Amino acid sequence: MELDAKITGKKAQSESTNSSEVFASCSFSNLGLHPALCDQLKERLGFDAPTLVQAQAIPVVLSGRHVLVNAATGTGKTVAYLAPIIHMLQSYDERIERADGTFALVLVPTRELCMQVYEILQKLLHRFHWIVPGYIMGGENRGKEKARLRKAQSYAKHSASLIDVPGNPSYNYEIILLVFIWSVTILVATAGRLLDHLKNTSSFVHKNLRWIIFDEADRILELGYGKDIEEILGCLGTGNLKSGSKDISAVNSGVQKQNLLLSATLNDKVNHLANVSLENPVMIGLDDNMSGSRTRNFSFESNGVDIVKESRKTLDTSNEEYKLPTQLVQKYIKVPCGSRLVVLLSVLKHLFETGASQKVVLFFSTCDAVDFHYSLLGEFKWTALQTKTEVSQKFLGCKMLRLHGNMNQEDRKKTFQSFKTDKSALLFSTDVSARGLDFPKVRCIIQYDSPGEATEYVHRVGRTARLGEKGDSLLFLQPTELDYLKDLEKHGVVLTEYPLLKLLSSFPVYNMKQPASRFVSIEMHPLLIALQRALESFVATEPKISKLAKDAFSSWVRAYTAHRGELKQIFMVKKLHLGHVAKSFALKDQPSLVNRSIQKQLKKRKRNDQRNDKQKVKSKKRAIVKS
Ligand SMILES: Nc1ncnc2c1ncn2[C@@H]1O[C@H](COP(=O)(O)OP(=O)(O)OP(=O)(O)O)[C@@H](O)[C@H]1O
Repeated sequence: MELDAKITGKKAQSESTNSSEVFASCSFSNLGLHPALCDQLKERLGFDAPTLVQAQAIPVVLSGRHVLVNAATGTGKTVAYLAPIIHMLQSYDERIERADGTFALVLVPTRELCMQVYEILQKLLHRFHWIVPGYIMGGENRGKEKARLRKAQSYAKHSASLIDVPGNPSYNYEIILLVFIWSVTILVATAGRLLDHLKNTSSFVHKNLRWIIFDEADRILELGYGKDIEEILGCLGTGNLKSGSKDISAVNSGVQKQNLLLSATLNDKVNHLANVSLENPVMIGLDDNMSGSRTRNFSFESNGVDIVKESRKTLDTSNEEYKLPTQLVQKYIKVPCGSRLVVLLSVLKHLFETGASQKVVLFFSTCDAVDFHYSLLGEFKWTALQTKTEVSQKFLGCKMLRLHGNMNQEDRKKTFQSFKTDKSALLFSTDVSARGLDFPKVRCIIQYDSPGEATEYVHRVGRTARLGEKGDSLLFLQPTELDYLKDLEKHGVVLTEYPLLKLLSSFPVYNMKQPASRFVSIEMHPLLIALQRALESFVATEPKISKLAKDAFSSWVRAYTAHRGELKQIFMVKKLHLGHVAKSFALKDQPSLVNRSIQKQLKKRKRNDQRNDKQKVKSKKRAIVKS
């Protein structure tokens, strides 16, 4: 898809990057992987050759060193850690048995990523049936879990004695679940649920645990799981296991356990996690552009050591240049607050009507905003853009899906699976989709609500332009928020402006007296004015959508007040005109009830700020007195 090629008449940037910028010039077997595993990579996943990051990481992981990988989104980090671990597990002299417990633990920030990694594992382990994959995550539906567990029941019958049985008989199926989980060889888990189980049963067989992998390490920490991770590491202990042997007696033979940390972005919190979990790690991708933007001649004979950095004590991530796919076309669109909604609708209409099939992810800051926009666009009809027919049709005819953390697990799974296979669809989502998710052929990312931290910008746009494919991204900014572009520039992320007026003039508007190209101000554009009116009347007459609009309005303002640090100076609540914000939710007026709750929120925020300032002054005084 070409976001603005049809408007500007220009040819969009190259279709995709040169394959030598993405793939290494060696094979998986050159990297030392078992032939049967190389076959699985080809047959089950369709991978002919390793990507650059895989070529760099696999030999290092095979060498047994702790590793920190920092490579661009969509460069193949998942297989970079799964393949060498599977290789080592299948190479044990004695085959692994279920009673040996878990050898590798993969920690991920979201349920969807958990499922995704598990699905890849299943494919890779097809020929290694004795290596058992499993997953554990929050929100699982009991009925479904039971079905999954039935498979494990026969084993559980023999092993139930291993479990600490809580008094409650309704725990029976939980027991089976735990036996099942604790006897998988490679366990993929979200941190919270894993810790929950670790605390409530002492039967996790981790005597052989050798690998802990933190996928999207920085996000796990940002979500507030830092403490959980430390507790998990504490629960699991730090025993050592001899390389090449599954023999428990080999524990404490002096060979380190191996931990791996991976992300396209690193932050200061990762320093801490790296310090507590990695010993003398090899750093891959740091201080170097490994985004696939430069051709790198990887020679497998080098065993990777000439292209990786030896460990440093800490990482300076404050002004880190983030690695983005070079073929990604990044634009921003400057829109006054009151026109945001109508501009969004115009952009979407353009996207879905100019391309035969599109896959677009639309990011919002809150679950309420997702629900409102999803319902609105699912039902809103408008004839003004349909010159030939008087019959109202849906404004947007594409398939629509939504994904956020307040949905039940079943619906989340359905959306996730559907958007993976859909050829053309619009996904309304919160940041729950921003990390690690690999939806094939996503052509455009629209960030309607700004992402906050630059890291989140990078991960959101990383859902497109994966592995050398082309992709576009569009960031909505109000005129007062343009400084955010400078913040992104500090991290090497540069955006150009989207030609909005040209887009608007490309619409054939029925009954318009003057050509749209004569209007220089967006707010005065007749198409937008007419569309805004239609939206407001629609919302006013639909009580369900009106309620969603009010809820979305309140939580949007709350989210706006939650920007931290330097971003507070860019996304300033006091610069918001709440009447214009209401307009962007198709509300004719700013409802007083909503306003009151926001005023409360703003006052609370002010009080907190004042309290923090006072505390800062106090601690400064204390520091002066001490010195
Ligand atoms: N060697 C390979 N050959 C072909 N395709 C590959 C190869 N390795 C990975 N891929 C594909 O590339 C895509 C991106 O891989 P993956 O999700 O592992 O990237 P990532 O670096 O973990 O991205 P993110 O940072 O967004 O999590 C996936 O669709 C995957 O199937």
